[in-house]
Amino acid sequence: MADYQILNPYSGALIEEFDYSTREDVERAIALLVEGRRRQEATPAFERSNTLLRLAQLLLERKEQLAALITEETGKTISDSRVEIDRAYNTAIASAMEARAINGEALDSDAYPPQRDNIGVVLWKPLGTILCITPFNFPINIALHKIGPAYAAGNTILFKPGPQNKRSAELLVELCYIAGMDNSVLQLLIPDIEATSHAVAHPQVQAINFTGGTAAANAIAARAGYKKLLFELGGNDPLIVMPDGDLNAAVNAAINQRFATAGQRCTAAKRLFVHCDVFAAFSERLVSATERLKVGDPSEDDTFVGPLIHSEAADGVERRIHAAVSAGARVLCGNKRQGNILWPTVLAHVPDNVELVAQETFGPVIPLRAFETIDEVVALVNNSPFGLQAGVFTQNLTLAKQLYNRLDVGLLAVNDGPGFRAEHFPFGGVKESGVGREGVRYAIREMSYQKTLVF
Ligand SMILES: NC(=O)c1ccc[n+]([C@@H]2O[C@H](COP(=O)([O-])OP(=O)(O)OC[C@H]3O[C@@H](n4cnc5c(N)ncnc54)[C@H](O)[C@@H]3O)[C@@H](O)[C@H]2O)c1
Ligand SMILES: O=CCS(=O)(=O)O
Repeated sequence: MADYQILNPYSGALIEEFDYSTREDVERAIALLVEGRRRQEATPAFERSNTLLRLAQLLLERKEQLAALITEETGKTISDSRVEIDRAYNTAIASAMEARAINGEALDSDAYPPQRDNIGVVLWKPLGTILCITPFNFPINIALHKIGPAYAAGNTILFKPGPQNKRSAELLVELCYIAGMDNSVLQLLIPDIEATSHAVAHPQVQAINFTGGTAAANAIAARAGYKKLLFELGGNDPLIVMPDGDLNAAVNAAINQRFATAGQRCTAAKRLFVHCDVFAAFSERLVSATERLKVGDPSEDDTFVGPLIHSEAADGVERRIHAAVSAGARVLCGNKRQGNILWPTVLAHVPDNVELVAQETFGPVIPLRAFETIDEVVALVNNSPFGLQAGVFTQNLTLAKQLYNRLDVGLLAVNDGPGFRAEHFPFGGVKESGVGREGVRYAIREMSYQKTLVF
């Protein structure tokens, strides 16, 4: 039997089965990528930029094929998959633009005694070879957020996607080669965890650029030793609704940022905090909108909620919903399952200590929590090991600024949800949500080092 079977999360059909890359494959790939550094050194920034522009165009040309692969392997609805390719196009374009703008700075030595007459020129240089490890849920755009900036900076890349995403990863890498990346600059492998760990610890790998869960991040950090780590991890992101907030806009944000991708998004609106003055009105509108969503076959254009990635994921979310109900939560809608599909579910009066809200829940479920004061909601939001992004609906900018200063997150979106993301904005969190920043310009710096010339 093969090492891994790719099953369609909706139909359960076998898509492909394959054997993992071996430790020897890892050694061969890294040796090739070490050679590829000389090729990168000889490739000027404008050529790297033009390659990324060609890749962006290829992403658009192959959009339907890429989107269909994402839907087939992840169960993401075809409309969400198309949006992912549009986002990946922006990421590739931003990488191309930033490749031409990796500017350093010049320093004069006369800022401090003793009197000297030196000029310092500080430039950004590539770290070398980057191991890029990606999660299942955005197999193209998250990969682009690693490959694009790493390549723009002049690095070579060992790309390790999730095994479920083998086919979309193969097509992406094929497009990178067609665009102009050499196979000594970009290598795709899907080893098992042990062989991946061998790559993590490899002395010829200078940085690990990882997106995924905390458990894997801890294992990687334990093996990596003395090298750069860029971690984009989990989130338990809040959406806060104030009495002066636009309730319809807040409902739309909750729907789009919690039920799209079946809630399997790091920046999903996983906890909703609604001021008590508008709790009833908001809850009523949210339930009404939720019950109108089409649930089912992710390959149909009008489906809004498809399946979770596999049955174990659906089991876990279903178990947390049932545990919350047993602990006193009230089901306002949903709480229904068919195969790997969980109907979008809204719960009220969820106790603060149940796993559904105390931990990151990757599924289409909204726990509603009423609050009265700003101090109360700040304490509730910050009472989490995660701190990725937050959203607040209010017209009061003084309040928004207060929340920006008091919430332990990497970004606060005003009159939008925590799922806000622009590919060129800095992206990342605090606490267990990660280390470092993505977002193209910031990722380039994370995968580079500053080298100074003095004369
Ligand atoms: N912050 C972000 O940008 C972001 C984006 C998407 C997903 N995520 C997080 O990722 C998680 C869901 O994705 P997932 O289930 O694919 O995550 P995961 O951690 O199970 O796997 C992520 C990747 O790491 C690999 N991996 C797993 N264990 C490893 C180990 N010990 N050593 C090396 N590699 C290992 C997997 O094969 C996969 O390629 C959630 O926690 C979600 O919040 C974060
Ligand atoms: O899972 C989160 C990735 S993104 O959609 O916020 O970029």
